[in-house]
Amino acid sequence: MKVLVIGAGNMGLTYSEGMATSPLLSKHKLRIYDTDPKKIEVLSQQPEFNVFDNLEDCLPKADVVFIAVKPFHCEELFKKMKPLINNEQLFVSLMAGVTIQLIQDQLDVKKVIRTMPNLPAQVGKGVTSYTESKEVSKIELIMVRNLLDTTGTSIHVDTENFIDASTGISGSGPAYVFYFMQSMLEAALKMGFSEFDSKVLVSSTFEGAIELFNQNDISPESWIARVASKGGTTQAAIDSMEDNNVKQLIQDAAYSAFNRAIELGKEY
Ligand SMILES: NC(=O)C1=CN([C@@H]2O[C@H](COP(=O)(O)OP(=O)(O)OC[C@H]3O[C@@H](n4cnc5c(N)ncnc54)[C@H](O)[C@@H]3O)[C@@H](O)[C@H]2O)C=CC1
Ligand SMILES: O=C(O)[C@@H]1CCC=N1
Repeated sequence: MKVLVIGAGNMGLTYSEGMATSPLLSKHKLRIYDTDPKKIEVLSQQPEFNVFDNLEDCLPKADVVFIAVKPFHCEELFKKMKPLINNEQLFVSLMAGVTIQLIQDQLDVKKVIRTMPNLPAQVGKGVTSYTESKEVSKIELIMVRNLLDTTGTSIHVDTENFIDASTGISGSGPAYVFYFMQSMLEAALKMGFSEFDSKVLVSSTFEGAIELFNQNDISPESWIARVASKGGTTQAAIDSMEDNNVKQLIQDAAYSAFNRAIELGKEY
């Protein structure tokens, strides 16, 4: 199977690195196309990829085409792609907001899978939600799922609304976690710890808590109860967060990303 990835940035390159390990690509090297000459030069040194600086040489014969440019680049890209594609090809979008209908209309194609990946794919811990146009067959869907799973795990959703919703939870979500980490790091530094010690304290705390959560079927709320003693230190911190409505603010933030994904879909 010939797979082409358009856009070798954070997401495109991460998915390329994962997918290059897939047995589905044992016969043909993964193809990458980007417009940035510096990226082309660097990637051309990597033996696992076939790197292209023009669409004419890589797009017409690709079976599956991953689109991983920023949403605001898609219109310009679609114009260049249109004369070089056919209706047998399968298009997989990683772009936030951009709808299946828009891709079908602008490229004049039928088979489109829309996904929402996330950055932990870089360490094989990504989660990708995906949904498809009705013209995509079950076999094609399984094949793409196998490709997505080279970067972690994936979940199938029935509607694009869930793709926009997962943008608010998992797509943008790593940034919320980093925001929390940054806040804790800054607090540790203020308390007088060195940068090194602050990093150890914060990263070990996150890692340990996630491990506990993953290894047991216990809700975060119950875990909080196990850390917090009545009248103790944790309760003081949780009370402070509750008084400041932090839970609601985090939910509002997730909804802001969800709504922004819907808005993005209307901008193109
Ligand atoms: N960064 C993230 O955590 C996530 C990003 N996404 C989506 O992934 C997509 C890509 O985002 P990033 O990888 O972060 O962006 P990025 O800016 O790191 O990468 C985009 C790449 O596309 C290339 N490019 C731009 N115009 C092009 C064109 N016309 N033809 C070919 N290549 C072109 C750029 O040179 C660059 O290498 C976006 O649509 C974003 O919504 C989705 C989930 C998470
Ligand atoms: O911020 C963005 O628009 C992209 C989509 C999800 C994560 N990054």
